[in-house]
Amino acid sequence: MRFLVLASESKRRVEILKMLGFKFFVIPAGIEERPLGHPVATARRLAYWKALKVWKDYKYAVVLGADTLVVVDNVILGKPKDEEEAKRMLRLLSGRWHKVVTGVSILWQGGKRTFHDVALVKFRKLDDEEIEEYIKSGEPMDKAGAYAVQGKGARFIQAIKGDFYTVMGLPASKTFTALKSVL
Ligand SMILES: Cc1cn([C@H]2C[C@H](O)[C@@H](COP(=O)(O)OP(=O)(O)OP(=O)(O)O)O2)c(=O)[nH]c1=O
Repeated sequence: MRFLVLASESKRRVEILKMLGFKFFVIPAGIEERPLGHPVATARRLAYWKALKVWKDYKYAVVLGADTLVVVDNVILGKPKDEEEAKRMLRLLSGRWHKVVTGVSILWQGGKRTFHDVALVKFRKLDDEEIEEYIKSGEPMDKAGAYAVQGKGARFIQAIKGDFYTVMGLPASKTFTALKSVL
């Protein structure tokens, strides 16, 4: 039985992986994130880099890295740098559908698997007052697209097509299947 390492500082990913019944260690990769062209390629590559950075120090482990980004009008929204950027992001998402892409990469001695999942999310129309109130809660600052579907951001969500957990940071069903075949 190989041991599993989650190369992520995201509490949401810890929660999802626990919920799926896995036992694991958490060792964040601390990778600097930046857009690398196409959203799917970016999410997959960042997930791979995160897993690789940690795997180099834990070569006997199975290491999982992931990256989540929000895409609207083909523009990638990562985590907002400040409150102004969070406001711009939420205004952009107001009243429309957007994509959430999560890339996942699993590395072990002798193999690797990288995959991604896309979910579609529809926001209701938001006014500036509620955007500001939400930003004041502090919740948007460490989330791609400046919202948390699993938190206070739920108040903005009209519909989701796809895996809810992909929006939260880790596609639950695809990750479960992939890890079961490796561990
Ligand atoms: C859209 C959305 C994102 N998020 C979170 C998931 C991710 O933690 C974060 C996107 O940033 P990521 O760069 O994917 O992850 P991270 O920096 O939190 O952790 P690490 O790089 O160490 O793995 O946004 C939510 O929690 N809810 C949401 O609805």
